[in-house]
Amino acid sequence: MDSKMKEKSEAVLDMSPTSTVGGGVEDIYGEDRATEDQLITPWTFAVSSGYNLLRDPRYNKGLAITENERDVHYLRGLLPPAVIPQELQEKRLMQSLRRYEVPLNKYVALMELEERNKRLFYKLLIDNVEELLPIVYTPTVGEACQKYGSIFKRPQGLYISLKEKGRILEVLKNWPERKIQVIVVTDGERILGLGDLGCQGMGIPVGKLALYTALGGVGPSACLPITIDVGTNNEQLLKDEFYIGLRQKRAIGKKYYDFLDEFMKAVKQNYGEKVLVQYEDFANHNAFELLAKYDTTHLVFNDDIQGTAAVVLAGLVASLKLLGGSLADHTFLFFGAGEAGTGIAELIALAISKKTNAPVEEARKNIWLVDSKGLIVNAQKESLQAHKKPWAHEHEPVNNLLDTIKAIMPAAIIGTSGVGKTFTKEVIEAMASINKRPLIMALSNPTAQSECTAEEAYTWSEGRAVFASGSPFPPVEYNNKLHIPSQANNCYIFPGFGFGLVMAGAIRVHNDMLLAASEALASQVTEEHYGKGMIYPPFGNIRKISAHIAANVAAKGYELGVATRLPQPADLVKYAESCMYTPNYRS
Ligand SMILES: NC(=O)C1=CN([C@@H]2O[C@H](COP(=O)(O)OP(=O)(O)OC[C@H]3O[C@@H](n4cnc5c(N)ncnc54)[C@H](OP(=O)(O)O)[C@@H]3O)[C@@H](O)[C@H]2O)C=CC1
Ligand SMILES: CC(=O)C(=O)O
Ligand SMILES: [Mg+2]
Repeated sequence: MDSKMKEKSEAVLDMSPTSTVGGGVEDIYGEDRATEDQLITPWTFAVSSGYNLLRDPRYNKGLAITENERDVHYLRGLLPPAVIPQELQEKRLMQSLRRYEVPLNKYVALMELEERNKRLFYKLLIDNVEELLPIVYTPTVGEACQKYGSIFKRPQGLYISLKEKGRILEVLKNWPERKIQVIVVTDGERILGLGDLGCQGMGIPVGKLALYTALGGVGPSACLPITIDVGTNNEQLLKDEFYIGLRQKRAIGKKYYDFLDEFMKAVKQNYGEKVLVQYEDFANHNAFELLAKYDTTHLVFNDDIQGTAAVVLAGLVASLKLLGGSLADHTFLFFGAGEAGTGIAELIALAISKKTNAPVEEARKNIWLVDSKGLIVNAQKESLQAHKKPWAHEHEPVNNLLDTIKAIMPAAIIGTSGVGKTFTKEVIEAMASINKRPLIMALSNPTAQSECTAEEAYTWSEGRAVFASGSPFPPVEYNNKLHIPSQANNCYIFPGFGFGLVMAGAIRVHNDMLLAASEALASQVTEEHYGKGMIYPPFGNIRKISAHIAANVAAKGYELGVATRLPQPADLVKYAESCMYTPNYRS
């Protein structure tokens, strides 16, 4: 790294605004009110040493602590005499993880490691991403959320419940890290396809932020997982004596929005204009409204609507190599018209419109959506939720998927319903009878919610399907050919996307940045991948992929004038790589 690059990289690593005497942040852009009436944080920092150092996951290195460090940090006798390097610690831990047969036990072991030794946790995750992603993320994280109350010994992340109404800023100040760059927040109402898990949804922000660090390179101390607890409508949880959240029905309407407003204001006040707030797994009756309400005043991103859109668009563009034609030549059918379905549909229409210069309304005409009542058509328009209205096309009502496929003749079916096993044998056979290479995307998570399995898609289409799913499936051998399913999951996008925003000091998210991220991802699929039927690159290269995504997003931010970190680095990919967090031990 040349000295200029190093200088910039160090600047980025210290990206957040400086603290003021009152504990707030400097008002760099003249927009926040951070310096007014700040409370003084009620804790102080102490330098860890001795016994306490071994119990501080940020500094603990276990037996990798060197002889000299044992002397200077008063650790003699507190560790067995052997000194072993991080690589050997990693080998030993991977061996012991592999001995667990139940994925949830692996999850618990990994989370315990994260609480013990953060650097080692991230080293394991980065070096073994394909093996460990299904543990810290979908599908296992879904089960972890369902059992959250009973598996956790120490709370992770920040819980902000209605009990703290009027005091959210104070609660934010209790978090031990000041320089926060990315917040992932949920209210737990739509956790994967598992529904309302209330306060136990915390597993999702924790998991997503672990990926921000491992896949995207944002430092762990700059990440803040938050669960907003406004109650739950999950009767089972309300009756469960071990439930960890507020035991009341969800707040709705003004009470809900006032609370969320207090949260959004407190975040900006405490962390400034450039902290990214990623909304995750909110129910759609709030998700669209929150995004629309705050996207002009805050740096906000809804992963389920926008991240999913960018990742699926990338897969569709890549799949054209196998299907032939352009996006505008094909008809797409969505099974599920919520956040993911309409979010993806809108970005496809935008991409087609930009490519063909046709109005976006025109581009929408080849995109059809099905909801729980059947195909969305013009006759229902008045009664539809706002996010569905643009997709009400002229057609007679059709109330089952098979008949819809026969009527619409799509090139691709994209499952975003949260309902498993809905792409039946008849559905896949119908797709295979219409298309030489039917594109089947079963995006619902976790695995039990997947609209079909990889094996079903390949077998029922006689090996012709191009298949991708939200949760991972193993390769399938059919007719002596090995088919490698792709994983179409927003985790390809959000870590690099968020890192690009942070790197450029962006203050707003723009749709063109989503298109830029999507293009960067699609460009990473090679002929070798296509040869195996893949439409996404393997996760093994995810840090390189994230650097490209971050660079494209940052470049778009500079072009749009929403990037504040000046001057713009000459080589954004190299710059991104140079800024990424690495988990190797430090002295
Ligand atoms: N792979 C990935 O990266 C991602 C995957 N997902 C997954 O997608 C799924 C949906 O998420 P999201 O869009 O946020 O959820 P939403 O609740 O916003 O949307 C679900 C949609 O599915 C429809 N639906 C429900 N049941 C049926 C049915 N039996 N037949 C047809 N349609 C049905 C609903 O209809 P109605 O509107 O009538 O209620 C609604 O339109 C989840 O499982 C989630 O895990 C989400 C984000 C990213
Ligand atoms: C992947 C994801 O964000 C979801 O299933 O909600
Ligand atoms: Mg989600």
